[in-house]
Amino acid sequence: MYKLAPSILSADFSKLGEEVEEIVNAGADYLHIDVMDGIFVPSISFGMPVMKSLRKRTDCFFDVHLMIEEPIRYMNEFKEAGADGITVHAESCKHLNRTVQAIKELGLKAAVALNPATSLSCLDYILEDLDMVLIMTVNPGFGGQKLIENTYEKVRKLREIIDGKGLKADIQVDGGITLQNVERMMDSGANIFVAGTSVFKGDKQKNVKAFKEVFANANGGHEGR
Ligand SMILES: O=C(CO)[C@H](O)[C@H](O)COP(=O)(O)O
Ligand SMILES: [Fe+2]
Repeated sequence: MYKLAPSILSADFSKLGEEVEEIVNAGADYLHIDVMDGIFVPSISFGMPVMKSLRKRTDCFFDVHLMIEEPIRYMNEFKEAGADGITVHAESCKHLNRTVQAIKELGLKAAVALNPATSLSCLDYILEDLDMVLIMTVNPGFGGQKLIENTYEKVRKLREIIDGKGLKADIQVDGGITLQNVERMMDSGANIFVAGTSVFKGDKQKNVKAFKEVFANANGGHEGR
């Protein structure tokens, strides 16, 4: 099934609660929550207190993308703040297996993200344990960037690997996803689409519905876990 995960990084933080309710009511499947520490990525975004406040406004799936060094230090805190799924970067974990197991032990969905220049071979000894792989289609750190062309091929290769092994892991793409390129990414094998700018710029409800219509008009999509 294809899913839309609007990234709240592009929301108006002065009225975050209302904006979140608006996109959830319009049909957003996940809320994509980008946490940045200013070390792993240049920018600093927000953390647990913001998530806790939002948790009071919606029961939508919290898809938490951690762009922080050694995220294993904060797994319990993110669960308590309302995370349903946690994505950690392969590049930010000294002990990736331990970190993924810590997420799973908390009963949360576990995902690993790869930066654009990180090889798929980093997944060799962890893929079987994952609910989702996040392929970064821009360099992490900021919203509003242009999708990097060679990521279509990367997604295609990953889809072949996942299907070839008979696994059910979802493939999420994040960065520069628009109504113009989403179908090509669907054809490449991705099934969960993060969209920040292309949801929050302009009419949010209309944008969410437009993505959902593209999904509904496509046949099937990956079944997912
Ligand atoms: O992880 C991210 C940045 O590191 C964001 O999720 C991503 O950039 C979404 O924003 P946009 O759709 O505007 O590119
Ligand atoms: Fe993200």
